[in-house]
Amino acid sequence: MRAVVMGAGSWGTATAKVLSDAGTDTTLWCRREELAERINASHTNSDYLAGITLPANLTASSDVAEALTDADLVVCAVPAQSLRSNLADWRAHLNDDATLVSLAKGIETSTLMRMSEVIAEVAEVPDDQIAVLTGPNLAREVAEGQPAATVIACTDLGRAERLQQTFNTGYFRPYTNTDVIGCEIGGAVKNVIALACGMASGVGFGQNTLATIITRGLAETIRLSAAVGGQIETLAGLAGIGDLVATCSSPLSRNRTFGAHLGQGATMEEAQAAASGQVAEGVKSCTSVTALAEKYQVSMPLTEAVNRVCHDGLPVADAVSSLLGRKTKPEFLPGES
Ligand SMILES: NC(=O)c1ccc[n+]([C@@H]2O[C@H](COP(=O)([O-])OP(=O)(O)OC[C@H]3O[C@@H](n4cnc5c(N)ncnc54)[C@H](O)[C@@H]3O)[C@@H](O)[C@H]2O)c1
Ligand SMILES: O=P(O)(O)OC[C@H](O)CO
Repeated sequence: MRAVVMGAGSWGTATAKVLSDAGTDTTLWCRREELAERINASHTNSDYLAGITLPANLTASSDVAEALTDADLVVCAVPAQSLRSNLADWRAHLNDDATLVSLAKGIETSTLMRMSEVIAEVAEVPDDQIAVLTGPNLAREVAEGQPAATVIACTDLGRAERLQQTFNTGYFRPYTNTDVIGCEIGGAVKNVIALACGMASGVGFGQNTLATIITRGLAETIRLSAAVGGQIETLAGLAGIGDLVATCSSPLSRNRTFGAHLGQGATMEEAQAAASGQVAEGVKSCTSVTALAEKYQVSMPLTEAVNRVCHDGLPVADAVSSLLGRKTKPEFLPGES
């Protein structure tokens, strides 16, 4: 088994470390040759995970053909909105039998497609060769070897089980799932809800508000996932509530931090500048998730409010008033969460 992780940002680097620690021969592909050389020389990726020592057997490369040739496992670790163009560049070098694993938590804005759908279309591989890895996995904590669990979802359970062994280490524990849709919707929507939690904490609201946003955010996630074809139980697991709790609570989350800047009164440009080039997927996915909800006629008021703050200039205070000013309703409606 030879694995390649395509993308050397925070999570790509941490995932390559997990694979190496699990005993898998792994290459980390970097866009910049200079970064690949630095990683090989210093065994650190100081641009994204400063202070973390990478395994000596983990090698970096900026050569797409060299990285992908003979790779049995291709882990896609670039942001959701650039996955399509990257895959188009990589396609010619992909091994026909390779398993493709998606790490990105987002919905493509131009097509409203999930990442596994983008991979199937662009790489022209069947669904059962595509898996999704998702869960409460803040990159720095995983890279430090702190205990965490994850979900590996694939419509082919046998493939998911083989991947489970490939990623399993003493600190990183994968569970399998065959509900790819539920896992992907969970991963994409939690970033939007984390933006809302960040906004609330930036304004100065406390734990009651955060718990309310997380819980009602989960209700939105379940409604959308069910409409698209996912299973409700998935959202009661690591890919749903697990990831929501981690991302909405942690100062390490880029989405929560981005939202906190907005809640403190920063402009979108200022919040973007503070992110230092690291991706907060929810900023773009709030638009695609809102559109997906409209397409499936699902009510997602928190998501819609985040989208209006990020892209229509709605002040955070007005978003709060409009959410609280909605008509009251039962917590659970028949056929709805
Ligand atoms: N960081 C985390 O804790 C974490 C955990 C789980 C999942 N994820 C998800 O993983 C995905 C990648 O996140 P990350 O944390 O590694 O992001 P990052 O911002 O740390 O790094 C992104 C990587 O993609 C590359 N990149 C950026 N724009 C690109 C483009 N247009 N074309 C090609 N490459 C490009 C960058 O050079 C970098 O290597 C995201 O969807 C994120 O939601 C992140
Ligand atoms: O830093 P964020 O907000 O992109 O979140 C990171 C991970 O997705 C947490 O599981």
